[in-house]
Amino acid sequence: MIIQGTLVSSSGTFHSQIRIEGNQITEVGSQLGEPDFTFSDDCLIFAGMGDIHIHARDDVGESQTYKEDFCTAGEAAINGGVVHVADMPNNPVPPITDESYHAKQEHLKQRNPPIHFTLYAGIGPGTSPLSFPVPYKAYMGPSVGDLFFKTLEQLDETLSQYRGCNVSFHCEDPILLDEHANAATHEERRPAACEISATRFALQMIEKYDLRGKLCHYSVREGLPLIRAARDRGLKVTCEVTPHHLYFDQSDLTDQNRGKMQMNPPLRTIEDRKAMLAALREGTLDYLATDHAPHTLEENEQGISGQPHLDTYGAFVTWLILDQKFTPEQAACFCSENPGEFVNPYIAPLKFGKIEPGYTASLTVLNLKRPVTIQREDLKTKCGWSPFEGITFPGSVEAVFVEGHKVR
Ligand SMILES: NC(=O)N[C@@H](CC(=O)O)C(=O)O
Repeated sequence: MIIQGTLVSSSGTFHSQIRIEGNQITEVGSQLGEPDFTFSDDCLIFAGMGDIHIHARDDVGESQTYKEDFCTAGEAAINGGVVHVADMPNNPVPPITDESYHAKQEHLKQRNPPIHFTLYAGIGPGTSPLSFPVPYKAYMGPSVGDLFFKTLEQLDETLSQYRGCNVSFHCEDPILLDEHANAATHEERRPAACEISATRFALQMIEKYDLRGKLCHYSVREGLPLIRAARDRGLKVTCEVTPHHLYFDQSDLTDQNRGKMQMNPPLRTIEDRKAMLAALREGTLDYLATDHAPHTLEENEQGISGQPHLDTYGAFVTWLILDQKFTPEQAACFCSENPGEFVNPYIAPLKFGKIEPGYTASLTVLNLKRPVTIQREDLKTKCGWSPFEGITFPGSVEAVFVEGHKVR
């Protein structure tokens, strides 16, 4: 198969052709032959985009599959131009041992979703590392599910077992969360101070145990200098940012939308939101990762936290490029290359992130001239709603190739 159009990588944008054989890219060049698919100058072809923070709600117990499952999450991902995802471990049956991780993996295989899922293993009080390499997730304090730490001392003690591992942190300090538990609003119950304190602690842990660290869904501006300073000291730490923390802030909250707009960490101030956009632009934040956290609308109204975001990933990226003036090259970095680099050590023979020979033939094609208004009936997520309903993004997903096949 030969695909022709405008290719984007972190180092530049150029008109070219891609040859695909089986599920691999085998050649990139200007005159490979008669193209099977040609994309106009309105479109940009990216290496398949990856969302490395999602909650597919599927495990061997299947007690939450009324919200989502591996297949519906995979369909929502394709709808949003996402070709691979990494799934979080806060399941009712959490993957925290070799056995429970293998069981979740086997369950995933049985489901046979339309894209690749990388599974995180959970770290909880007293757990120890699996006998094979996986990315880990540690919830510093309570969020959704039972996998979390009650004190930071307990986390420190547990992490001493995980020296050198790849650990992603949900940064909210459990003691400070406790202290604010009786405040009036969700934002006040989980203030910026919780995330800043947890950031300091996560960075200490990354240094102490020589971890490859990642800070999840980053949202507070005061934490950014801490992250930059840690990197300057040589710590291996990367950072995610979500669409909701880049697009919404506390000024968007109304009495009517509070349920839909509740997530952990919560929406912050407009200054925080602008600082996240700036930090993503300059590279302090490394991944656009959605924290796709589907619950039914009724559950959100009752006060559970989390928003669904997979269906709208690609359209949101066109907002960053056209409205917020990010360069396509920057988007290639935080949507394709960096997510690929994060999962590649665990997923051989697949290899995501670049349009180069030897990489998996998964591509995301965005049309920058065809706006889309997000409508409930176009969503594939099982929970059936989006915080972006009614919002028009300036571009949309034109086509998606997954492992050598055009799937959209
Ligand atoms: N972010 C959220 O608000 N919710 C997540 C849990 C989490 O990642 O904290 C969920 O699983 O629903």
